[in-house]
Amino acid sequence: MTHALELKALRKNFGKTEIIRGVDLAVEAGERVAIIGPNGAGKSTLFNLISGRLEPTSGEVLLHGQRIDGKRPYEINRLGLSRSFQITNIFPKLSVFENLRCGVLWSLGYRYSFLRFLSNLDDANERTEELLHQVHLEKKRDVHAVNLTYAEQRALEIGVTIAGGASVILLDEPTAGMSKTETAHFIALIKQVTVGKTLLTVEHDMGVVFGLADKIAVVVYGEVIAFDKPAAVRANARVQEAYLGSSVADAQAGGH
Ligand SMILES: Nc1ncnc2c1ncn2[C@@H]1O[C@H](COP(=O)(O)OP(=O)(O)OP(=O)(O)O)[C@@H](O)[C@H]1O
Repeated sequence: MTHALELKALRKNFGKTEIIRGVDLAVEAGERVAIIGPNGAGKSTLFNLISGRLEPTSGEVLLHGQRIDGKRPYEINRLGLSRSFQITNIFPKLSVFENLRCGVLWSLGYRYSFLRFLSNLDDANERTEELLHQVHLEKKRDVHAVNLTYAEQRALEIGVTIAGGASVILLDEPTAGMSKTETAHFIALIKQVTVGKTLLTVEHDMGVVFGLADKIAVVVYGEVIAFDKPAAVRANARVQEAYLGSSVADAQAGGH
């Protein structure tokens, strides 16, 4: 079976320090996976290796069975993997609509010749309207991104991330900095917009992890020590011992 995303014996050294120490992970199409682990465990480095920001020292990254390690981030994006870069990928002085349309046009631009690209502008506008609706920003359509609330900016960022129709989405701490209510709405939004897609998040908030993830990958000291459904990860003695104990128990007790 071909997985949506697969990491094989992945390693990354910075100088003489081994940061990712042989990671194997196979994510099925349509799964939502949260990557958790203590500070400095290597979660961001893994994301950087998957999205092409960093090249692995050894090992493989496969997207729908195709090797992508060593490719440039934009090439990986074109192959169907899109990563949010938090608010930095939003143009502050463009409106919400224009921001979303940029994402759509960019994806059309590479798929079609220039003439075809022009003839597809109507399609792009239609797709942008659809995105506006998906991220619940219709009422903010003409507002400059800089004037949105923080939570709205994060919603816009998700819209831009999914604009190109990528099938694998990487989100880095999508609810960081949000209030509890905003977080709850945002988890619902992420679930809606990623239906049928494969989602990977790096996440610290256990409430978000248990609310969002079908599976959890626990990274400790550059290795995946558990990859399983939330209930199984909660019960995993190695995870409890290595890292999570109290956080998982708290999240469970709190009903998150
Ligand atoms: N470019 C780099 N050069 C050298 N060391 C690095 C580099 N990037 C990350 N590291 C080191 O690799 C280790 C893992 O960092 P990483 O940011 O991947 O961890 P993390 O699990 O995402 O942590 P956090 O939860 O705090 O964001 C850390 O010790 C960090 O200092």
